[in-house]
Amino acid sequence: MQESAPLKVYKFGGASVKDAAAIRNLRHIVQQHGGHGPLLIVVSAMGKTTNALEDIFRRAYEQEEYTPQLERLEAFHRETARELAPDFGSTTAAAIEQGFDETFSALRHQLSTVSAAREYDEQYDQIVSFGELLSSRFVAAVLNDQQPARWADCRTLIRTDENWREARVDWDLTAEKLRAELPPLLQETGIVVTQGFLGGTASGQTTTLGREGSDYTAAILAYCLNAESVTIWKDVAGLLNADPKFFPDTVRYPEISYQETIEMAYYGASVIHPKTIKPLAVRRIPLLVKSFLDPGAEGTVIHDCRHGLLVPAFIRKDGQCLISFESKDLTFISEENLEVIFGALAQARLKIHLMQNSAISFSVCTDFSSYRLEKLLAVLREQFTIHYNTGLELYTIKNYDAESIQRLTAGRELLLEQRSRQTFQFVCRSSHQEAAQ
Ligand SMILES: Nc1ncnc2c1ncn2[C@@H]1O[C@H](COP(=O)(O)OP(=O)(O)O)[C@@H](O)[C@H]1O
Ligand SMILES: N[C@@H](CC(=O)OP(=O)(O)O)C(=O)O
Repeated sequence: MQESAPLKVYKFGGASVKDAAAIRNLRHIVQQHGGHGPLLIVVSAMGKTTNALEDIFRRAYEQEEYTPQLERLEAFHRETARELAPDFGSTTAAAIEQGFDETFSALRHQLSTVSAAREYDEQYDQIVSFGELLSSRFVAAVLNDQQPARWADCRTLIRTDENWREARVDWDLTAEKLRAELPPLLQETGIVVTQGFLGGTASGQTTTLGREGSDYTAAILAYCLNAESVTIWKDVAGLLNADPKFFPDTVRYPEISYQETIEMAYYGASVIHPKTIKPLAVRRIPLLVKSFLDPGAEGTVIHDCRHGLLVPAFIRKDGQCLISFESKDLTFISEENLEVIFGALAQARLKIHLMQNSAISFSVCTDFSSYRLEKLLAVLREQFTIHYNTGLELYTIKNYDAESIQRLTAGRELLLEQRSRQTFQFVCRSSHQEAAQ
């Protein structure tokens, strides 16, 4: 391998490492499509491990029993390794077992230190990060069985601030560390496996970059190391005009611009983490979305390109909450009121997805989190009368036309709607749940 050979970054998400068959398939993709140049592999936690760790952490924090949940998670990892064991030599099987022994022991210790007296979000990061530590060591050992592959600890490479659960990257320090430490590793082995989703602070604490943030990790690494391309391996044929889990008859975009993609991700197309695109666009690094179920298929190329008007894209965000603020003395909602409301939303870390104001009322649509909503109410309750509805969905149609609006709104009660030249959005009750206060 030449030192100057262009670097490729591959990102494998939870679905692509969800069980033994998926991990075998990952190994096949790396062998068949990884090429001969250096390859940096970013791995997410296996399957729904992050959700399981969130639950275990919440239980630990609330001093509830979490042992059965932890045992299930450990059994799932070890069982997957056992299913793969016939593929390996005994050294690899032992390396995987040792990896699980060490990491589960560290997780148990970390859980024993959880305390309701300390900040929730900071402790969350220390626990929930274990999913990627487990999967990345596992995948590195599996790959290393066939061809040399090294494991790298992203917590020491991606430097962030202490904005727990949504840490902000220190780009200069991160680039400095990555450029110093990764090329020698890649030169030694050709393949390096690291964790998505994780970073680390100056004092050595673990941070996370936001749920589903492993795509973003791939972009950070590619940006700092000037990679040739990033490929994210998904369970879909590429970037589609809607989530096939909720919409029939989806259309794949063979190519699409960074700008269109950034907007789709911003509105909630969960196939790509919204922060992924900017670093790649700045360096003009193409992002390939490919199917791990059909790795030879074309997929989607996201790059600097021009295209005509695209077919309407449908984006659905569930778990939404509509919060309305009214001034208590029937005065108009003023800039001063808005400043207070925005400040409190930022403090509670509730992101606004849609907002609308009328004379005496101001409404925002945000993700629902009872913990964050409580924080918001505590600050604003005195000054405003606040109503909120939970169990809502936010729909966005990009590049809408009359037919696409009709198709999506038919039979739904719209609680709020808004349209701009290219985008139509509305909030409605979810078909599953309903609540109002
Ligand atoms: N516009 C879209 N195009 C393709 N997939 C989408 C789109 N919007 C949402 N999805 C969903 O994104 C999923 C893949 O993303 P994700 O679950 O985050 O993958 P992973 O966690 O494995 O990286 C698909 O299974 C699909 O249901
Ligand atoms: N495991 C983390 C990070 C991530 O990006 O996962 P995935 O690539 O499976 O969406 C999460 O579930 O949030």
